Amino acid sequence: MPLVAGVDSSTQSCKVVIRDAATGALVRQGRAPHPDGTEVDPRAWWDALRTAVAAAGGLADVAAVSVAGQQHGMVCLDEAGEVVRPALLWNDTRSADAARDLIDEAGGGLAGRRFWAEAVGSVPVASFTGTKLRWLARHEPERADRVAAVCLPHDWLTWRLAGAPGLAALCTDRGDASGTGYWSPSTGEYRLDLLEQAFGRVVAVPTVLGPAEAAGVLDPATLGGVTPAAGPGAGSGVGRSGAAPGGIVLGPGTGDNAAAALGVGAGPGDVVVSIGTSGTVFSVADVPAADPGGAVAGFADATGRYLPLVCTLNAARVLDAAAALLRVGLDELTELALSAPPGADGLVMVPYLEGERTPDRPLSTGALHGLTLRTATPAHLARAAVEGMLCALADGLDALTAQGADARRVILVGGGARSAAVRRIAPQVFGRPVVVPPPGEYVADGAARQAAWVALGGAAPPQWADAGIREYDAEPVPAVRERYAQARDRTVDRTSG
Ligand SMILES: Nc1ncnc2c1ncn2[C@@H]1O[C@H](COP(=O)(O)OP(=O)(O)O)[C@@H](O)[C@H]1O
Ligand SMILES: O=C(CO)[C@@H](O)[C@H](O)COP(=O)(O)O
Repeated sequence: MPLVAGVDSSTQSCKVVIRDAATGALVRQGRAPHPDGTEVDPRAWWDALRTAVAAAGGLADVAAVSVAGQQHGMVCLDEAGEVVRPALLWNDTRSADAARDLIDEAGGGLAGRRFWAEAVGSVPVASFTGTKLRWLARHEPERADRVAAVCLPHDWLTWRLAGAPGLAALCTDRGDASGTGYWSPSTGEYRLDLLEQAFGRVVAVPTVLGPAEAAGVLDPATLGGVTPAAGPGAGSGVGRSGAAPGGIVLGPGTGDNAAAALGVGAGPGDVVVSIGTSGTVFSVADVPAADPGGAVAGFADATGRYLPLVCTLNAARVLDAAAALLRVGLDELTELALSAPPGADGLVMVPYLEGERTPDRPLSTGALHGLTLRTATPAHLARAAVEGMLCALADGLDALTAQGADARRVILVGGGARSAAVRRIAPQVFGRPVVVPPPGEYVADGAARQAAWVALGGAAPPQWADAGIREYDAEPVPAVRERYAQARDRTVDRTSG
C-alpha cells in the first residue's frame, strides 16, 4: 500500500508524519522548530519544512503529501512570486483598529457585525487576513503597492513544494479560505468586493480546491538534498516504492484546525478542544455558522462541511509562562497545579498574556486576582494558570453550544493536552468528561489522511483505525468558573511603551 505524508506547519514548529494510506499506521515522523514572534519570514517555515521532512526520512516513497498550517497568516507576494514582507500571523494584534474600521464601514455595532457574519461567516478580528491587508495598505503603502497576490501559510508551502510555478498556480482549500475574511463558506465564492474594501484594490488570490482535489505534483528539486529517504521503512527514490509513477501528488491542504478535525475523526456530538499556541474549540457541522456576536467563527472544514470555531490567543503558552515564572519545568508545574485545591482557594488568573481574541480584547493584559498570604504559593499560581486557561476555553465551549453545537463528547488535543494537570482539571472546568487520544500530531495526521483521500480517491477520506482514547472524568466544580467570571473583565490594557 502507498505511503502518504502530512505536514503541520503550526505556530511553534513544523511536524511531518508518514503514514500508510490504507490503514493509517504511523511509519515515521520528524519535526523542526519555527522562530518565535508574531511576524515571521515565510522562508523560515520553508527551511523548517525541509528539515522536518529530512528528519522524517524524506518523501521519496510517498504517493501524496498534504500541508496543513496555522490559519490566517498574511503572505504577500510580488509579481515575481517573491515574499513582500514577513508574514503577519494569526496572533499578531496590530490590525485590531483595522478590524474595528471594517465593522464600522459596514454600519458599525450589531449591524456591522451582522453584515460580516452573513457575508463571510465571521466578524472581523485582528487575526483575520483581510484586517492585516487593511493594516498593510494603511501603514506600509510602498510595500502594499508591490503586492500582486496574497495567500496563507499552507497555500504558500504547497506552492513551494510544487516548485513555485507562477502566481496563477496558487491554490488553497475551503477550510483555510474561510479564515481570510473575503471568502464565503455559505456560497463557496470569494468576496472580492470585501478584499477590495480591505486592501483598496483586488490582488490575485489562490484557487479554492475541493476537499480531495489535487493541487499539483511535488517538484522533487524543491526539497533538494533532503528528499532521499533515510529512515526505517523509507524507499529509495522518487517514482520507486509507493510513489505514484506520475510523481508525488500534492493535496489541497487546509487550516490546522480543519486538519485536526480530520485527524481525530471528529463526528456528530464531538467538540474538539485544542490547546496549542492558540486555544481552539470547534466541531464539524452540516450548516454554516454566522454569529454576529463574533465569538464563533463560521469556518469551513476539510470534508465539504463546516467548522464553527472559537479561538483564544492564550493557551499552552500560559502554562509555559507560569512554569518560567515559577522556574520549574512543565512536569513540575503539573505536580504543583494538582497539589492545590480546585479553585486555588480563590486565586484566579485571567490569561490574556498576548491580548485576547475571544473575547475581542486585543490590548488586554493578564491579571491575578485573589492574592492573599494563603494563595501566594507556587502551587496556587500553577493551579490558577491551568484553571484560567481552561475557563477561557470553557467560555468558548458555551459560545459554540449556544450556536447549536452538540457537545456530547469533548476531545482534548494539542501540546497542552500532554499535561496531566490539564487533562485532570479540564472535566472539572468544562463540567463534562473529556476524552484524550494518545499524545500525537493530530493536525499532521489530518493532513496525511487528506493526502490518502487524494491518493486513493473515493467520496470520503479513508477510515483509519481509532488510536484509542482515554476518558477523564471528575466532579464539575462550578465555583471555578463563577470566580473566573467575576475576574475576567477586570484587567488593564497594555501601554504603548
Ligand atoms: N507536558 C506538557 N505540559 C504542558 N504543555 C506542554 C507539554 N508538552 C508540550 N506542551 C506545550 O505545547 C505547546 C506546543 O503545542 P502545539 O500543539 O505543538 O502548538 P502549535 O500547534 O501552536 O505549534 C508548547 O507551548 C509546549 O510548551
Ligand atoms: O487562528 C487560529 C484559528 O482561527 C489558530 O488556531 C491558528 O490556526 C494557529 O494554530 P496553532 O498553531 O495554535 O495550532
